[in-house]
Amino acid sequence: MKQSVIITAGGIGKRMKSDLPKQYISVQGLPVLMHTINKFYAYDAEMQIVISLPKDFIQMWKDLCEKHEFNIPHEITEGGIERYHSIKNALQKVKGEIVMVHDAVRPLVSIQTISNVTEKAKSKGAAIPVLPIKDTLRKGDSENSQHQDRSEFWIVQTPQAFKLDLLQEAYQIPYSSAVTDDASLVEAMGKQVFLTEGNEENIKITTPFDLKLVEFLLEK
Ligand SMILES: Nc1ccn([C@@H]2O[C@H](COP(=O)(O)OP(=O)(O)OP(=O)(O)O)[C@@H](O)[C@H]2O)c(=O)n1
Ligand SMILES: C[C@](O)(CO)[C@H](O)COP(=O)(O)O
Repeated sequence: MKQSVIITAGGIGKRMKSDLPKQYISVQGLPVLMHTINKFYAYDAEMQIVISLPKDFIQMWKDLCEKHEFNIPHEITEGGIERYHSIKNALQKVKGEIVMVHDAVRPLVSIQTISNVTEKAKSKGAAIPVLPIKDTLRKGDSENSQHQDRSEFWIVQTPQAFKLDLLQEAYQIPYSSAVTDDASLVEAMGKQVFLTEGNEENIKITTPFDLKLVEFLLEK
């Protein structure tokens, strides 16, 4: 079954507070996005790879590919205002029967996690990697809060994998700020999303602290 991945890198990383979008920052000698692409190529060298990039940084990416002699085949699309719009643009290029959507800023995704979501999506249509919550949870504010049963919650990661027609249909739903991932769009259509095991190292680089963690973990 032909497979595709959208590696979405269309954001500018406001919370990172760096002039360079975080997916371009060099970690252990290579931009974060190249580490991420390498993971999917290692899983399946035949996979179609589509990346979205912020419009003003597309030329910089091409220059970096030359500099690093980065030759893994990939197609480039323009990022949009929100993650949703970047993925919707990229979806137009996708040809695989199974498509994964992955945050460019999760370079420590494991091959096992990629395999878990792929296999589940093939049989069930929609699969996402999750981890259990380790801390105690409370809901509310400083004046009024209640303890929550953490066993009812999961931390959601990417890549999220879908049959292509399902994701295409989901992206007909208009943008809403309440939608923070692809699975919630699929769910909004009344379709079930299945959970698979993610990997703990698969953190999303959001703040400078996350970047330090990733640097440390990639060193090993
Ligand atoms: N318009 C956007 C916004 C985000 N993303 C991508 O979605 C992933 C997860 O988003 P997030 O961590 O929120 O990235 P940013 O939007 O870049 O960061 P911030 O919210 O701090 O501005 C990243 O790989 C980011 O590049 C995207 O493709 N297009
Ligand atoms: C899709 C995602 O990575 C799942 O954890 C996450 O929701 C994206 O992050 P954002 O900060 O909401 O853009």
